[in-house]
Amino acid sequence: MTTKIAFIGGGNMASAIIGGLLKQGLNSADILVVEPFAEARERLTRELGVQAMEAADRRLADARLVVWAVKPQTFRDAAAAVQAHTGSALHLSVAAGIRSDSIAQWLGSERVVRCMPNTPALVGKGMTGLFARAAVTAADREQVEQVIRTTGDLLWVAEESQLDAVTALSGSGPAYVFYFIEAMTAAGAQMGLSPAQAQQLAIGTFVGAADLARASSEPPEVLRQRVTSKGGTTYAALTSMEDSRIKEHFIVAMEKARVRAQELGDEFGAP
Ligand SMILES: NC(=O)c1ccc[n+]([C@@H]2O[C@H](COP(=O)([O-])OP(=O)(O)OC[C@H]3O[C@@H](n4cnc5c(N)ncnc54)[C@H](O)[C@@H]3O)[C@@H](O)[C@H]2O)c1
Ligand code: PRO
Repeated sequence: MTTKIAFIGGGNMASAIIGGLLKQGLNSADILVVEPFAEARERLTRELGVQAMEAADRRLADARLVVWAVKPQTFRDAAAAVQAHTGSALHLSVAAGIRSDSIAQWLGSERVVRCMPNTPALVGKGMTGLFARAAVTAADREQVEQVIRTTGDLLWVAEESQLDAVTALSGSGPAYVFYFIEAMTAAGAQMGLSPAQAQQLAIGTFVGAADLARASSEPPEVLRQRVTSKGGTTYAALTSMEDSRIKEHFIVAMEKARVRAQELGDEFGAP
């Protein structure tokens, strides 16, 4: 059986994308994963039914697309071990920070797309930013889009540096949302709800507000104002947040994430 898509690294992100592909009807026999850890290989085979190999070999030559789903810190070593086996494949990296110049140099190929997915891809609600090098054709982009669309929505950016902003916003973003859910749950529990009740209310509120923001033609600012009665409860909470400069602190925090993405490229990219 010809292998069509190879994954280098079989962790969280690879599993999310593989799950999406299988749901859309791709045959599990068309997916091959290189994953050095036995436990992870067993999980991939048990839960997703895909072939997982300990190290790269010539079976990878059949892959038309190679998805790089290793940590930024291990990309260079993984590339050195895999590069000789990937033939003329198109390469798609999900690694934070590692720039396409480094990837092209390590793989000896200009057909490189970088992307930044996020973990809601696990439930088909991912948001992925993508950047293509100049040598990537329209057909290559289409191939990548077909894969990423199985995990949710996508957005192309024209400048590679914008991917660091995407990483800070939607890549890391689910963690910010979970952090707010944790805070709202803790507050609700302190105010007399059970933790389970508070969590149900917090999650339901995020899902509903996000759906409303997406469906509405009004900007979030207007939707916020509609919740905020003058002298009411929301006004009391938002005034407290403004007094604590929560929004400014949030923007500073996201800038730290963007800078860290840039640093990952400097630290773990090609010299
Ligand atoms: N988790 C997220 O929210 C998220 C979101 C967007 C992008 N990313 C990016 O995705 C990449 C993978 O992240 P993850 O969360 O899936 O990490 P993970 O640790 O779950 O998966 C990485 C996998 O790579 C394997 N691996 C290690 N060395 C290898 C090698 N030499 N060859 C092949 N495989 C090797 C590990 O055993 C592990 O299973 C990272 O570069 C990260 O920046 C993660
Ligand atoms: N997780 C990765 C990190 O924290 C990249 C975005 C989400 O580095």
